[in-house]
Amino acid sequence: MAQSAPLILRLVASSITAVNRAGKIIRDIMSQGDLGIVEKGKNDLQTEADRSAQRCIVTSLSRQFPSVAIIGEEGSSNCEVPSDWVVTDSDPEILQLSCPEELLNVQDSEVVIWVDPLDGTSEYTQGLLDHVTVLIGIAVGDRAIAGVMHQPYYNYETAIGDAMGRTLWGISGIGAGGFEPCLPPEGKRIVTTTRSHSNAVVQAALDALQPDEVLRVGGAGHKVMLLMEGKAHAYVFASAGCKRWDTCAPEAILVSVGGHLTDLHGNRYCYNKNTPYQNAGGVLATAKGEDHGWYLKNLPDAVCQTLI
Ligand SMILES: Nc1ncnc2c1ncn2[C@@H]1O[C@H](COP(=O)(O)O)[C@@H](O)[C@H]1OP(=O)(O)O
Ligand SMILES: [Mg+2]
Ligand SMILES: [Mg+2]
Ligand SMILES: [Mg+2]
Repeated sequence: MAQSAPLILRLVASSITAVNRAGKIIRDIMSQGDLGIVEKGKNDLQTEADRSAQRCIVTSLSRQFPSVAIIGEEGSSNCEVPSDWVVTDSDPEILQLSCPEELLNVQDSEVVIWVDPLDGTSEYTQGLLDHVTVLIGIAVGDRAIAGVMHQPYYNYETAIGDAMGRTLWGISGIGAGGFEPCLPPEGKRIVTTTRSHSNAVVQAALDALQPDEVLRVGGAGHKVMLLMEGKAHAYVFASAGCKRWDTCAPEAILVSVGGHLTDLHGNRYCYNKNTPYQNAGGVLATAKGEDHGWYLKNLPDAVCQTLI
């Protein structure tokens, strides 16, 4: 690894190889057929793929960045990690990028890495495989500064073997890669939301926005991807169900292409290591060019009051 590259670029470059390895683990476990499902809570599943992908990512990154804080959805485990799950190489193109002045001197102690090893677990267990993403968000201080999002089943109908999947990245002040950002259609309002965690409040928020179309799909990563690829204008989730690892990477990538992600009161989430994990104010994300304030203004007070 080029030790001379700035820390933020080394973190993104190593996260790209880690998510790619984790994506292969997720596909292998699905094709072996034993998902090892555990119920963590109400409507909240964990599979062997969640556990294994987290061990792959956390071990790979902590070997390379032993002084950087890493917070993963699936907690810590003392199990031994197979040696071929540990990847310590880096994406060479990221290391060549020119780093903005304000990110040149970021120190290990300022960084938190938020890991969602498998976002869209409910959909994974139901075979809706293109909803699944692997998320690594990199925060500096309070802010989500960089993100890597891997979609292990991208192109799964046509791709052969390891050619399956794709990896998107974004870095504040640099931009994004791995996909072609696209604006959603004008003169329409397409809103994306949960398909597996809905309730009356989630629905009331949607109704108030009078969308032309609602896309109910799984995963926070997948929904933010729809905004960046011009398939939806807004992602609205009036629930405290998402956690910081669900939004850190998607927020960083979305912001790097001109979009916004806040809670339903319009506040950005903090991502430092002492912050609560729960996104208690819900999630409102909008595509580049959308008036984020319009959505905030039109969400009913009664809905927002249910969220801190
Ligand atoms: N009530 C909940 N309990 C646990 N996780 C939730 C809940 N609501 C949302 N999430 C997490 O946020 C993601 C986005 O929500 P949704 O898919 O419902 O739109 C989910 O895939 C899940 O992440 P994960 O799959 O990583 O556990
Ligand atoms: Mg989960
Ligand atoms: Mg998640
Ligand atoms: Mg998860």
